[in-house]
Amino acid sequence: MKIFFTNETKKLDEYTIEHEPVSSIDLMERAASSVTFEIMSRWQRNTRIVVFAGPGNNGGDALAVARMLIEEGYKLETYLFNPFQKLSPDCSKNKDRLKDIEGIHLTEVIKGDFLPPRLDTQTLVIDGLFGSGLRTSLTGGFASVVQYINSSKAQVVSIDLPSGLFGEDNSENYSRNIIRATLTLTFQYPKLAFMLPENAEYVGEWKVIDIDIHPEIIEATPANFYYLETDEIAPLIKKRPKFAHKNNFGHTLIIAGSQGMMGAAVLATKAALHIGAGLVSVHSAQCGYAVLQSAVPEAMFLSDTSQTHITEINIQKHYTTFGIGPGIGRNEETAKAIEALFGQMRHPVVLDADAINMAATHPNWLSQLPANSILTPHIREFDRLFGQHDNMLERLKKATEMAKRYRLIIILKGANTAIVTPKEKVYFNSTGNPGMATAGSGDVLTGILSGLLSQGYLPHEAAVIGVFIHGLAGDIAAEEQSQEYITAGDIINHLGKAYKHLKNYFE
Ligand SMILES: NC(=O)C1=CN([C@@H]2O[C@H](COP(=O)(O)OP(=O)(O)OC[C@H]3O[C@@H](n4cnc5c(N)ncnc54)[C@H](OP(=O)(O)O)[C@@H]3O)[C@@H](O)[C@H]2O)[C@@H](O)CC1
Ligand SMILES: [K+]
Repeated sequence: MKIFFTNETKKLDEYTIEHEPVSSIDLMERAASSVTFEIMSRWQRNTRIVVFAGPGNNGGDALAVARMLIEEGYKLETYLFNPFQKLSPDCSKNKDRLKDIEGIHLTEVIKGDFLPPRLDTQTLVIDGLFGSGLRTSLTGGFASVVQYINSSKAQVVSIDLPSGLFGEDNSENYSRNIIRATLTLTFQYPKLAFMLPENAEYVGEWKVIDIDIHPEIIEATPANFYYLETDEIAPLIKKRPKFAHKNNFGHTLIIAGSQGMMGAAVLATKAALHIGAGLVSVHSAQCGYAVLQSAVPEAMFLSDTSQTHITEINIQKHYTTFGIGPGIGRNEETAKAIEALFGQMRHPVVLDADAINMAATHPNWLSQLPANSILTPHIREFDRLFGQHDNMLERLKKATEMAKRYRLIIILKGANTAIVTPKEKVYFNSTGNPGMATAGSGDVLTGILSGLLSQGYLPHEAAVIGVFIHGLAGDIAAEEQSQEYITAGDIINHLGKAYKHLKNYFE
């Protein structure tokens, strides 16, 4: 799903109005009825509802929702804020339509004469003050209203966006003057701001409401940001040919583990096998021999000359790809061993964990990796590599710049893991849950990505499929057990079900 910028909303809107065709007031009616439906499915008729509407079309939506809820038998109070005595035409029309119905409590606030209604835990606030047309951070009376709502214990449903929140960059915005929503019902596409952890406190839970924006304009409008969902990932999964041989699915070399960290090597190796690599070998310190051979008998073990850590990697045969980093530690000898490998890397590789930390202290590494290699830093590793950043938006900007400069795919791990490609596209993942913030989860991802590359998936495909299926396996595991219970091993154990889910999706 494309993530458009809010300044493109009008264009999408106008094209739909002209080419569907539909009148703008009817498009608003459609949007409002979907919002009403969603509210009715979650809150009962005896809920006390207070609607806050602004002067633009976001306010128009809110007034239309108010009318529809009253018609459905809900009781509500509505406040329309019109300090400049200027309403958008559709907002004005919806004010008239609302005035005409029975049982209406509509207060139009024009001057500073606003007597705030009681808002308690039993109250549902519908926030339609501002949406995609917000020009500047809220100030004055509007900021006071937002602060009043935020200081209450009421639940808040925001229409399109929490009022006061910009769709994209909020780094200069005033935290106090942004609505903190329980639920945000957003039109047609999620906003970039929703993907960023720094905005989670405003957005709350969010859901996209489809208002049938014309498919031609969605197709024709380019986007740099995407939200990955099953219908985009499922078609990428290849069908295995009937006469396939294990060599068709490549040979992955996992370079992982050191004394006390052999679990990381086990997890990455297992994941590479379970995601479908034809052959998997693992190079590790001698102390890993017994552990790996018994934990993953399907893999071949290549022993280092050192007992405790990796010091030299002799490549004797052709490997389709390398997965480098889980549990290798930061020994300089290990760094040298990896450096010596660069000349032998023919295809994209995966770099994770301590291999990323080493890249931070060996700045020439990035330019030596094969084009389209995949880096999988979490936030701290990313900052070690590319410098401190204040927020996720800054990180994404830097990741985009670096992915382009070094021709790498950067997977920035977090709640909505972002996959950043050299072509400056950013894909946000929709699967995964907080239960996956657990030891070894990243090692599993490294194994998955290496195993996908090994099977001949293009690097950007491997990246999006890998991140998505890793999260999906974690979601299925959490569903069956619970988030707290999940370990990295459970993610591996649910990869099969995750595959099945994707393969059966179109059946
Ligand atoms: N295409 C779609 O998907 C559809 C979109 N729809 C809905 O339309 C919404 C967008 O509507 P919108 O463009 O009228 O903008 P909105 O957010 O209501 O604000 C504009 C008003 O606020 C004012 N204003 C701005 N900043 C301010 C500030 N800091 N402090 C004070 N005032 C400020 C601004 O004043 P002006 O700039 O005119 O002086 C104007 O009066 C969108 O979010 C969605 O809910 C649906 O109906 C269905 C189809
Ligand atoms: K809003």
